[in-house]
Amino acid sequence: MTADISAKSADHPSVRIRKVGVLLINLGTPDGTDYQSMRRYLREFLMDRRVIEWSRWKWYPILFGIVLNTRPQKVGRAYEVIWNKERNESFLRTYTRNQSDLMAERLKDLPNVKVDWAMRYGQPSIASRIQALKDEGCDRILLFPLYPQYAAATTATVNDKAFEKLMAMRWQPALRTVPDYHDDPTYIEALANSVLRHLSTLDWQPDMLLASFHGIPMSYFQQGDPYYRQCQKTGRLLREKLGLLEDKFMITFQSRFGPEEWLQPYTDKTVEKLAQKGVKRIAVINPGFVSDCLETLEEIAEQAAHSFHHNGGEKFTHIPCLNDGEDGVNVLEKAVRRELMGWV
Ligand SMILES: C=CC1=C(C)c2cc3[nH]c(cc4nc(cc5[nH]c(cc1n2)c(C)c5CCC(=O)O)C(CCC(=O)O)=C4C)c(C)c3C=C
Ligand SMILES: [Fe+2]
Ligand SMILES: [Fe+2]
Repeated sequence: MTADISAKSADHPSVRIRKVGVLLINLGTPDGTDYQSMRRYLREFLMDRRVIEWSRWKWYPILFGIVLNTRPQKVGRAYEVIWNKERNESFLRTYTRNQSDLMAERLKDLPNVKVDWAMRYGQPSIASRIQALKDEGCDRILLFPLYPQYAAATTATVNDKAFEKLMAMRWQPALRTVPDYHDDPTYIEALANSVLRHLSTLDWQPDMLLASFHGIPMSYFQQGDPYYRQCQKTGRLLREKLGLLEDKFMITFQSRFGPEEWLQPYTDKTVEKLAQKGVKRIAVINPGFVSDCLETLEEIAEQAAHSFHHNGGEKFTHIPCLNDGEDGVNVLEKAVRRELMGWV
């Protein structure tokens, strides 16, 4: 049998100039706050084995029987409060797209580098953007899971999804992944600056600064996930950079989900207890989130603030994430330039 070598196969595009793709990836977000959009998003999210590690036999009846029937309404209402009405999308999407546009601007000195963005859950999908970069002529792609601290539930699942796409390609691009940057001096300095800048806009100063990270189940930590220790180190470096004593600073964990024990101390319980103990003024920063999202705007800036006041606290302030600000983009740019070495 002779192969028809003139046949044009979809897997054999002629590569024009060798380009390099940079793909910024964040967690994801629903397309809308309605029941169907919320359900689609939560379904994809909560079916991920890196997120919920329980046996499928145990988890699916709960997921499909209870969670996906009740949570979409509840979470949809919470998203409505924090929705970016101007663009009809969540701020997580707005900020991620802006970060990508700003990164493209910053990398103008590297004309063969293409910058794009994707979401682990929802749209634009990782697979579709890898394909788009490949179609544009990128035979090398730098994958950047935007999480400062590594967790299997976030970083690893992004990488898995990208390699899953490659599994279906005959002619794969070369892939590199950006590692965590939990102790990067540029990142720590950006966080410290964001605290100082924010506090300088207030006519009061906090008695306590909480650094609240998204939690993970304790069992994931016990199985070797480095996330907890990386959060502790980020927190300590931030405290040192700010010159704060240990009694003015706490590291806490938020967004518990399900009945298991999660990393402690819990943010919600801590906020309550501080207020009850007579602490009157607190500030909360979310160093683990590159962009403000439901977990920061609703869970902290709304719910935690409410609970603090309800329990006797007087002043509460939420320090915004680095988002698409100059300092934040500096952090991302530094990581990208470092990891592109040898490719450009
Ligand atoms: C067992 C469940 C979950 C684990 C483990 C988990 C880890 C984890 N998540 C983030 C970052 C984000 N999570 C967000 C929302 C969110 N997280 C879970 C569950 C787990 N997360 C759920 C079910 C949801 C959806 C909202 C809800 O139903 O409560 C978000 C916000 C997304 C948005 O659109 O605003 C982020 C960001 C990290 C960093 C992490 C582990 C380190
Ligand atoms: Fe989460
Ligand atoms: Fe939450």
